[in-house]
Amino acid sequence: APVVDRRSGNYKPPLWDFDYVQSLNSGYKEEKYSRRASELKAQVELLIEELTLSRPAVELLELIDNLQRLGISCHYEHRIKKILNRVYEMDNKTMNREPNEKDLYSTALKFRLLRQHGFAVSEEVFDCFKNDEGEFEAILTEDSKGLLELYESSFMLIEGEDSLVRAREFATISLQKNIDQGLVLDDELSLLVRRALELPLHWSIPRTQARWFIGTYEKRPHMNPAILELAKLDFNIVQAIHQEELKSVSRWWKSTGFAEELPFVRDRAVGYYLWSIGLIEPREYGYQRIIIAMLISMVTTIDDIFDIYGTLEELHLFTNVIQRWDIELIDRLPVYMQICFLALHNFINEVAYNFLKEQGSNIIPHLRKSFTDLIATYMQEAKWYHNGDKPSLEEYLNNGKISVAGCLVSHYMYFLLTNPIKHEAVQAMYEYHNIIQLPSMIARLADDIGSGPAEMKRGDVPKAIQCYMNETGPSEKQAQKHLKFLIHETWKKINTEVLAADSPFSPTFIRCCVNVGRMTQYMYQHGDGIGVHQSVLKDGIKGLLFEPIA
Ligand SMILES: CC1(C)[C@@H]2CC[C@@]1(C)[C@@H](OP(=O)([O-])OP(=O)([O-])[O-])C2
Ligand SMILES: [Mg+2]
Ligand SMILES: [Mg+2]
Ligand SMILES: [Mg+2]
Ligand SMILES: [Mg+2]
Repeated sequence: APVVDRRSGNYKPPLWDFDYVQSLNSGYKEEKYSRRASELKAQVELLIEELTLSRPAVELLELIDNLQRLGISCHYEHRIKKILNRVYEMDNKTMNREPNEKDLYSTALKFRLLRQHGFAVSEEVFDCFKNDEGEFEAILTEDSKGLLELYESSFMLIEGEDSLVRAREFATISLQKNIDQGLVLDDELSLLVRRALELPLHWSIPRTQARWFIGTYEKRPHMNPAILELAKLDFNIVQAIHQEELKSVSRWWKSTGFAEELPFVRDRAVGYYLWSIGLIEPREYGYQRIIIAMLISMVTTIDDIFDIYGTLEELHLFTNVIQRWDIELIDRLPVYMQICFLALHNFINEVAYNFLKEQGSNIIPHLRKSFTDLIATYMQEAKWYHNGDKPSLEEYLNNGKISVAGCLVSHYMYFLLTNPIKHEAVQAMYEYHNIIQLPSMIARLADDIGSGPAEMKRGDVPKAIQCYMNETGPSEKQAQKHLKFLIHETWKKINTEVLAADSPFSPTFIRCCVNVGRMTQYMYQHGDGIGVHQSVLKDGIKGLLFEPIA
């Protein structure tokens, strides 16, 4: 047979192997910890009750913000809604009166929390902080605490809110300057500002923030001991739940034998499961997280077949068999593709089987369609690569927002999280409804910024950076800046979509879709966290999955 040049991803072995994962055994699985957590939950409930009756609104808002940052607000959703409702009603009554204290911090904190919870608050609440020319008053540049809240709030913007675009620019520049000139004297505030400038709250996955914030909260002079103990305990109890799910995924990944049969793919069971933690947050959805981690394992393996190993000839064969979905055709594939196709077939049948038992209908056609659509975009990229074509940025991104697999993951999350499913929602999904495709566009943009350099080195289709440079000139810096601009623009559309009233999807599912963008930005904020540079996420993963908080 002719010698075929196969590329390599130069992927190192996994940082945590099968035996290490199977050895995980958190003490926090024990009943006594859940009992203690229940006691603390009740104590904190009383504390919130007392504060609600006696303290000013800004302290209540701070408490809500702290509970959210500590990762324990899920226990108090009902109470939080009631408090925000009251704050919203009060605001409406006093709205026409000049706000007695023009306090940027409390105004922005209120705006952010109300909008985050779906209340209709206007960007005009910030007008009282502007001068006659409509610019934010210069004096504000000294108020880093207020600026940080203004900065975080500005990421909640929807289309048309130019005042919030200005607010983000003004706050970003002022905060960066204050940090550079050492003007932010409070240690905690300085840390909060640095993290926010890297990744704002609205773009972050709460769980990845909680571990860090618990450590920060502990150092606060007036922190509440019951809240702190609950936050630590709850984090560790959820970590123990996640470890059991990870062990299932790791056993399944080993059973596929992909790492042996397809040695060129990313052997990253921990990384694949990590996605699920960011995508599906409610702790009770363990089965769903395991399936999504298996799904991402399949997607990544097929992605490496298309990007690295398969010849164009073989990729055409594979695409044809996937489109026909006929198991009889398997013999025309090279063995490594037979392994992958049969594993995919088994996986889809397992998901469809569980769905059939639960909802009594057959979704195999949908589960297949997600993959035939995905693989058509993989095939397009392979053709561009092998023919040396240079697609325009727009052409590349229209294909790439699907090929990054965010839409496919959302498709599967819908079937896993929705009971009963609705025909109109399924139809909207496969027409690539905004809530399905916009977070996937974020994923593509973040993925190309993060994994693009290594992909270009080993050989891959021209990524967004290269497509932009082919069109507008040689500066990689300029290209990165443009992609970051596109990320901001796409988030504005996502925020608008989330607030749209007539969605065929549930709020829980919508949040999981938006997390597709958040999780990719987390994975790639320091380069390719799942591929060649595992170490950039190493400490983050250890803190999330392996090391309980002391
Ligand atoms: C889950 C994912 C974000 C998606 C599939 C595997 C990924 C880790 C990433 O892998 P990558 O090779 O960077 O995808 P692409 O650039 O070839 O589309 C794209
Ligand atoms: Mg790839
Ligand atoms: Mg690819
Ligand atoms: Mg990539
Ligand atoms: Mg990548």
